[in-house]
Amino acid sequence: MSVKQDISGALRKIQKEIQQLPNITDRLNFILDMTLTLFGASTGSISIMDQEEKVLTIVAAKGMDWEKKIAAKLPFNLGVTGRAASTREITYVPDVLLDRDYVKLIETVRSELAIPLLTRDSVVGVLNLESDKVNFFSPDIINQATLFASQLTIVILEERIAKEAFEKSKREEDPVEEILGYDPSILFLKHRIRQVGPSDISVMMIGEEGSGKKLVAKALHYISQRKNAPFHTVDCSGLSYELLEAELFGSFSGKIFNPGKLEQSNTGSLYIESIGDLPSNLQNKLFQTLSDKTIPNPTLKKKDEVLNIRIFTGSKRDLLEDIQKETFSMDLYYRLAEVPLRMPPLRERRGDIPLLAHHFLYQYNKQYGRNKSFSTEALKSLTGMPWSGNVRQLQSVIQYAVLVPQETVLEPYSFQQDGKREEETRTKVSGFGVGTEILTPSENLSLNLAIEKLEAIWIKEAFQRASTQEEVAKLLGISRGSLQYKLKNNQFLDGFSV
Ligand SMILES: Nc1ncnc2c1ncn2[C@@H]1O[C@H](COP(=O)(O)OP(=O)(O)OP(=O)(O)O)[C@@H](O)[C@H]1O
Repeated sequence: MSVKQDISGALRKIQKEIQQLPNITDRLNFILDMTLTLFGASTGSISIMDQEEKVLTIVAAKGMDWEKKIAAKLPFNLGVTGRAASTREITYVPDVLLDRDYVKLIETVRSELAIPLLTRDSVVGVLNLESDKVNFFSPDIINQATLFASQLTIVILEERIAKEAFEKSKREEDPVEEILGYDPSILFLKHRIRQVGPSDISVMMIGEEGSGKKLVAKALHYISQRKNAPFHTVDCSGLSYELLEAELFGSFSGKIFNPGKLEQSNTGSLYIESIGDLPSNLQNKLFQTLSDKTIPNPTLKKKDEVLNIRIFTGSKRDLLEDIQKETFSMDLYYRLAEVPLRMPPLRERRGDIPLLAHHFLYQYNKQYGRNKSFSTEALKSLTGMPWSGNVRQLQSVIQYAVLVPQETVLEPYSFQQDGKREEETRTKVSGFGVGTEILTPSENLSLNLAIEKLEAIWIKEAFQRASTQEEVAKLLGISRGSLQYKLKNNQFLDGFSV
């Protein structure tokens, strides 16, 4: 039997069978299964277009480890799927390894076909077919698949499948899907969050500044039973002993007791940032409070004192070293890190940068009423930057580029926060405005020295633009504690007063 005959047979079967399937997820999976079998594809997906937000939501997928969670979002013009949607044209990538725009979702995929599901004046979604073989889709299969897709669009529209799938994905907004990225390290992280999220286990996130530790803590809280109870945060960096003690355990003003964050988070979760900066005495006090399960509030009656709290913590460094140096309590560590989670730095998952950049672009365009976009060069330059401040730094660079420069199509120089233009930046690297002073190696070739120098220039510049340490830290994409550390220890900031 030819594929042509199979197509009409498959479409008839789809139309008939989906009537029997009351559940939208089953209907979509049935359609996808039939389609993959028909064209011999090993994996694939169906995405539906959100006209308002200009993102594609994957509503059915086969072959991804995260296929249970299908509401992943792709920006309208990102990757092969996005290209098919934004150009309204069939996009075929015979060898994904040779395609620079390719967003890798499945390790085994070698060739991919994306067919837009079109009406006369809109894009309903995209059908993706993938194969684990290079150049799998012949011109004949592509023609047949295109014909099939046009018929499928009609079925999807008639059966209100697109609308229902879209509404379902909206209803099911999932805190874990706020964590964007398709790098295997992020997919693994999300998998772990889904595994441990619903339990009461304590989780310690270890990763550089701005790498998403707090975002993960929130996801863990919001997929747990505690989601309707409070979620609070305490940052141990840059707070004096007394303030930190009051913040965590509460304090008296006169005769009135102000509950601390531990009590405020009772029945919910508390995220403690920079836990490695917690002074020793407070480490012991925290361990005791958590072991005793007593609310630290002397004004409470005995029976009301039970502390029912889940703790998440964040640390930039691995505290096992601090335990060895005896600056961090081993008991507390094992109480807080029942599950340790490592956050990958952005530079180790560069493939995710276009996705994140588009996400922030969309967000800030909406917030500031702009309609900016990236040139190909701009995206390329973003992908190549060092990102020592990780996702937070990327976010603030895009916020600046949306808000400040005039150009609607952002170019590499648009990310320069010193207002200088392209001609002036040719001698500089990565659109980051690095002065030639740094780029020209002096006699001393120490990389650490060069980095320290660069940090000093950046910090001084940030203090020109913002007045408080908090704002400066935000501009630099680092925490306040980290800024204070650099101010104290960077030799090129000696004598620099803020
Ligand atoms: N994978 C991601 N997807 C989307 N947004 C992200 C991701 N990772 C981080 N962000 C965003 O980047 C910003 C910084 O993240 P977050 O505050 O969670 O980092 P952090 O590791 O806790 O930082 P720090 O240690 O400096 O306090 C936030 O706005 C967060 O929403």
